[in-house]
Amino acid sequence: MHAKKIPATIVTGFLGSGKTTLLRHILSNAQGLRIAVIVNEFGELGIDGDILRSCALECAEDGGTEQVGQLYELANGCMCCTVQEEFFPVMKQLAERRDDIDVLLIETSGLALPKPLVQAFRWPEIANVFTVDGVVTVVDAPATAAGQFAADPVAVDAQRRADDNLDHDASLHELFEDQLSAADLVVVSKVDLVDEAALAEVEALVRAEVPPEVKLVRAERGALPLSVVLGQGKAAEDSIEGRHSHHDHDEDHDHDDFDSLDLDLGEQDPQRLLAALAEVVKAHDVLRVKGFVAVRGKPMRLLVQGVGKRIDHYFDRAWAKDEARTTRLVFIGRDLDAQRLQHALA
Ligand SMILES: Nc1nc2c(ncn2[C@@H]2O[C@H](COP(=O)(O)OP(=O)(O)OP(=O)(O)O)[C@@H](O)[C@H]2O)c(=O)[nH]1
Repeated sequence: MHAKKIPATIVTGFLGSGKTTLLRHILSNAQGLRIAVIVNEFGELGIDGDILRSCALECAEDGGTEQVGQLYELANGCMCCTVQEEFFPVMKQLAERRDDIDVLLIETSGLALPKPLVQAFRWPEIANVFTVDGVVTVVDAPATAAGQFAADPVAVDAQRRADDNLDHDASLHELFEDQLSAADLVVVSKVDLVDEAALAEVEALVRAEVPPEVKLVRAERGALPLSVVLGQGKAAEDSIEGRHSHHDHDEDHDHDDFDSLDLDLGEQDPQRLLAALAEVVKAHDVLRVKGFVAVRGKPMRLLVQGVGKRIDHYFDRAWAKDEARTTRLVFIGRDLDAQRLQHALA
């Protein structure tokens, strides 16, 4: 007989807002908790899974978790639309391993609506084993301050819009509202990239979307105490129904506006590739780019992370012996033309 249900924390938030970074922080500070992880990506390449797996290997040695065997990736789609086909079978597998799991962490894709996922926890097979401890919504402070999710684009400061080369439309605003409508905790991320005035503006925007009992916390690189993120004890599946959401009457969540493109670019000169990428994200409606670069003559692989116009890169680890040394990048955006992108980066 199992007395206690396993608490599940659902981490949601727009593309590139900092969900994986938050998960990494939790896994690195797991204090012996056995954490199972489900990651879902809109794109075809399982990059987050790879990052978290590397993290788990590093972390296991110094107080982190050893959940390498308990990482489930649902790539190529959006979990909220494939609850039955994708999410449910994984949950059944996890239920069978319930004695090995203390906590379940779920990272949704950046385009997901969290509500259908929370509702799935009412299905008896899941409800017997798991409960939703809380929904954590990560809000990208610089993108929000720059007006990416503004209801009224005209109201967004014109200079900021030009600086950030941001796109504004109703669908991004709706997604922002929907992801916040499910929140039990809001993490305002990347606070190192904005000043206090912008941060206060972002918090006011968030406050307008969430009830007063929902806590807002600020984070840099996901560095939050475990006790803030986990153990909320909300049983969120019981309360989600009453919450306002734009999709309440329209659970058909349409991703047709967004494309995901996976490019294989062989070995690369990193300076040239990064320069070309900077041009590409300016000239195309790219919301997110990420992937690994095989640098000619280097044993380490270069990790590239782009959010809007901002592109970060660093060497994360050596290529493994059995890995194909090639550059693979996934682009998420709108009206993406594979040929044009490939040509621009060739
Ligand atoms: N400067 C700064 N960068 C951050 C912070 N948090 C995350 N980032 C960077 O933002 C980029 C996106 O972060 P991720 O954690 O991968 O975002 P995500 O929400 O998991 O992205 P998707 O899964 O693609 O939706 C990465 O380059 C991170 O290193 C932060 O607090 N400060």
